[in-house]
Amino acid sequence: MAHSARCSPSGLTARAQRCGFGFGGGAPRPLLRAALPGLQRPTPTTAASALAATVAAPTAAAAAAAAAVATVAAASAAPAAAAAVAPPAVLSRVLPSLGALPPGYDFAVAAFAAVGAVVWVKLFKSAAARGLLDSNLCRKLVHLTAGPLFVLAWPFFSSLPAARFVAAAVPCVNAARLLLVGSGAVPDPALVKSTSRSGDRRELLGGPLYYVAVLTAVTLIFWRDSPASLIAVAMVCGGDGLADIVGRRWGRGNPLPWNGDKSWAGSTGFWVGGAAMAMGLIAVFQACGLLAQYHFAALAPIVWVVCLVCTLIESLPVAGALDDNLSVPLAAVGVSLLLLPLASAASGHYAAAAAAAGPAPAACAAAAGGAQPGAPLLAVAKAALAAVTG
Ligand SMILES: C/C(=C\COP(=O)(O)O)CCC[C@H](C)CCC[C@H](C)CCCC(C)C
Ligand SMILES: Nc1ccn([C@@H]2O[C@H](COP(=O)(O)OP(=O)(O)O)[C@@H](O)[C@H]2O)c(=O)n1
Repeated sequence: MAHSARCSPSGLTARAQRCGFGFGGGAPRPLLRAALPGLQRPTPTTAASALAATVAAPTAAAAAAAAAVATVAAASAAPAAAAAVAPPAVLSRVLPSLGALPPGYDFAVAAFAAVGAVVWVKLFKSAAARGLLDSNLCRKLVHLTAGPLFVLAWPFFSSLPAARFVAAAVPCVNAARLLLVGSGAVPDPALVKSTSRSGDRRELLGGPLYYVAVLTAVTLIFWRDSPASLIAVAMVCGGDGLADIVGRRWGRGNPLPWNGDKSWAGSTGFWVGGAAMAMGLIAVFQACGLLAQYHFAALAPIVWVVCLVCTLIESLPVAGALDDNLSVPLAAVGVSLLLLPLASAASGHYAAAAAAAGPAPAACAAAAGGAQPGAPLLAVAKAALAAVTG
């Protein structure tokens, strides 16, 4: 009984809900008040002003974007005031006694991420400006790390429906910076040096702007409800980022037959880097109680297939027609949406197999994929066959 409750889909959902990702929540627990006696419930608008002030400091561009955050604050004020917010799973695990969260909580998390983004890019800016790192390597390291770091902040946001809009303000602030610096309205030579190939500020309006636009779109559309967001971010950041780093270093002498500018080494870097980052992000999210409706072993083969398609797309000689910061995430989302129903079906299969396997908790994990070699592929193949034959 206890075993099937842990392994069945409903058991997983219940676990996720216990972890704080079920919607709704209880009244603030006395323990929270006891732990934080001076805690004032900030209104969303004051929290937004705090975010605006923090974000506005580094550049004038951020001020404009912070105004957008204030608008989100006003829009989310009503639901935030009405609902007690369950703490995010990641905090519930560390602080099991934590009760409902104050309404301004999401703005504080977004402010933290926005400041983190400025500091992170600044680190690479100064490394490039001092000549400590080659500016192309700096650009690719920013490319490789900014997206996954942003996504790793998602589990810290609350379960409120408005949380995704508050989170999306972080890449929006960066989009505003890129627009202002790229158009020449605000001079920032160090940002240009760390994010462009040639040192031409107008480049910021291409690849880097698409990059933050993709982060904004996946936050708003998929958020942490679908692995599609994590897979798309991993392809753009881990895949494309590593293809460049690996390809430039080890790609001479092994060009792709259909594109002499790219190499087998770079494309292998894309495939392995993208898939490894996607699976790493999914594993972290699942450890936080998110995406609990999917079994990890059912997602893994899908990640490799999506990554293979994206590797092929990235390798095509169409650079002038469509920037790979757009073509790659579009392909990742499209193929993920096609294949994720198979992962759902295979996850159900794992849960049923685990429920039938017996009460020992260890058997739960074993039956769920660890014990039988090839079980994940078999489950996905069965689900694909069932989908095709109806
Ligand atoms: C250099 C970048 C893209 C270039 O693409 P490509 O032309 O080489 O294909 C990426 C630019 C990133 C941007 C300036 C900063 C993005 C920050 C992100 C939205 C948030 C990070 C938050 C975290 C907590 C550090
Ligand atoms: N599949 C790939 C991708 C990139 N690369 C190497 O990385 C360099 C930059 O790749 P890219 O033009 O796709 O760069 P971005 O547009 O992603 O910034 C190429 O000139 C190749 O040297 C590779 O060898 N193989």
